[in-house]
Amino acid sequence: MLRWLTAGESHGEALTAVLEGVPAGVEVTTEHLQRALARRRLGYGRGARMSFEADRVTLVGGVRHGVTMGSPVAIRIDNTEWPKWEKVMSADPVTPEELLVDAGKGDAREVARNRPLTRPRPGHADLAGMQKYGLDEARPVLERASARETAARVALGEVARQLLAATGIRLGSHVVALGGEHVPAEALGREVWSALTTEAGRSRLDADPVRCADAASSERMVAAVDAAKREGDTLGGVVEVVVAGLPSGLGSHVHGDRRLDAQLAGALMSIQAIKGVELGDGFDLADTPGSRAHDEMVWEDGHVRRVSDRSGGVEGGMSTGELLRVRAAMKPISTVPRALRTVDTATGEAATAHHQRSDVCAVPAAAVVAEAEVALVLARALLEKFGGDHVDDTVAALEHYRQRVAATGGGA
Ligand SMILES: Cc1cc2nc3c(=O)[nH]c(=O)nc-3n(C[C@H](O)[C@H](O)[C@H](O)COP(=O)(O)O)c2cc1C
Ligand SMILES: C=C(O[C@@H]1CC(C(=O)O)=C[C@@H](OP(=O)(O)O)[C@H]1O)C(=O)O
Repeated sequence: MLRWLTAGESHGEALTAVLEGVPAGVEVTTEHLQRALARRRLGYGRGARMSFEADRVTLVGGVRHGVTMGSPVAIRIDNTEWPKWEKVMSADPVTPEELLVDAGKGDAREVARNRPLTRPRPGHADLAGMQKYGLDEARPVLERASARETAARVALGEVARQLLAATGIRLGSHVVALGGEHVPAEALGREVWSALTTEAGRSRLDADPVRCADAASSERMVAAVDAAKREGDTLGGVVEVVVAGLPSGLGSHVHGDRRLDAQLAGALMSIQAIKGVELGDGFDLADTPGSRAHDEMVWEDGHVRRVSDRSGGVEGGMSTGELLRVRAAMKPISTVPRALRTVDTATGEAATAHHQRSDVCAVPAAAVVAEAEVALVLARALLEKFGGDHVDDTVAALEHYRQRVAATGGGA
C-alpha cells in the first residue's frame, strides 16, 4: 500500500516527506522535484516569502542513480528562512533571556518575530490550536498549520506523478475562478481539458500569471488581485485537476472508504484553506434534470464511448476510464492586511489579528498542490488494483486488464 507522511515547521530548518510503497524502477531525480516545487512557487498574488524561498531539495532515501529502489522515498526541503528563525524555532531549549536578548538587539522585524502571538487570526488555525494543545500563544500552531507544508506534498506528488507517467497517466491543473472572476464554460471542454495534461499544456499554464487556461479570464483575475492588494484584502478561488489516460475500475463501489471520489475529496479537503470539492459538474448537477446530467454511452469502433464529461470520470466510486476532473474551492487567505477583529488572549481585550506579511492570493499554487494530492490518491489506487514491486509488473498487470476490458468491449 502506498502511504505518506510529512513533518517540519514553516520556519523550521527543513520539511521532511516520506513515501512508502513506491515500486522499484520509477524514474525520479532531484531535478524532477525541483521543477515541481518551482511550479508551486509561481502565481500572481503570492507574498514576499515566495520571492526568496528557494526550496532546496535533497533526495535522502529510496532512489539510486535516478531510479526508485522499492524502499521508502525520503525527501528533505530546506527552508531558506532558517537562519532568521534559528532561535525562535530551535529544537533544543532556549532561555527566555536569549530570545529577549536577540529581540532587543534586532531590528523591529526581529522583535516582532520573537514576540508571543496572542492575537489569533479569524480563519487560521491559531485559536482552536492554542486551546486544543494548551498553548498561551499561536506560534507552535501556525508553524505547522501553514501551507509551507504543501511544498512537501508537492514533492511527494511528483514521485507519484512519475509512477503514473510510467503507466501512461497524465495530470494537469488550472485555475477556473479567482476573486469571483470565472472562466466561462464555453472556454472549457474536452479538448481544453485534455490539452492541460500534455507537457506543452502544462508549460503554457506555468507561463500564465494565474495558471488560467483562458487569456481573457486571466487578465480579469490579475486585475482582481491588484485591486485586493490595493484595498488590503485577500482572495480565494477554484482550481481544477484533470487526469487523462486512466483505466476504468480504480477505487470501488463495494465500500465507502474504497470509493475513489471519497478519497479524492478527502485528499483535496486536507489542503489548507480548501473548503469545497466537486467531481465533474458537481454542484451544478444538483440543478440539472437527470436527462441532461449524465454521460450517455454510444458504441463506437468496438468499445463504449461517452458523449459528455459531466461525471468527472468517476461513477459508483470507480474511475470510468474517461477524463477525471475534480475541483476544489479555496477560501480567501485569512491573514488579511486590513486586519480583522479578534481578542488578545493574554489580556482578554479587543484587538486586531496579528499580521506581518502574507499572500494576497495563493489559488494558482493551490492548483499545483491539488494536482499533487490527486496524483498521490491515484497512484495509491493504481497500486492497490495492479500491485507490483517493480513498475514493469504494474504496467504488465495494467496492460492485461486493459486487454480484458477491450476484448469484451468494456462489458462482461
Ligand atoms: C498555497 C497556499 C498558501 C497559503 N498562504 C497563506 C498565507 O500566506 N497566509 C495565510 O494566512 N494563509 C495562507 N494559506 C491558508 C492557510 O494555511 C489556512 O487557511 C490555515 O492553515 C487554516 O486552515 P483552514 O483554512 O483549512 O481552516 C495558504 C494556503 C495555501 C494552500
Ligand atoms: C511559505 C509558504 O507559504 C506560506 C503559507 C502561510 C500560511 O499561513 O499558510 C503563510 C505565509 O508564510 P509566512 O508567514 O512565512 O510569510 C506563506 O508564505 C509556502 O507556500 O512555501
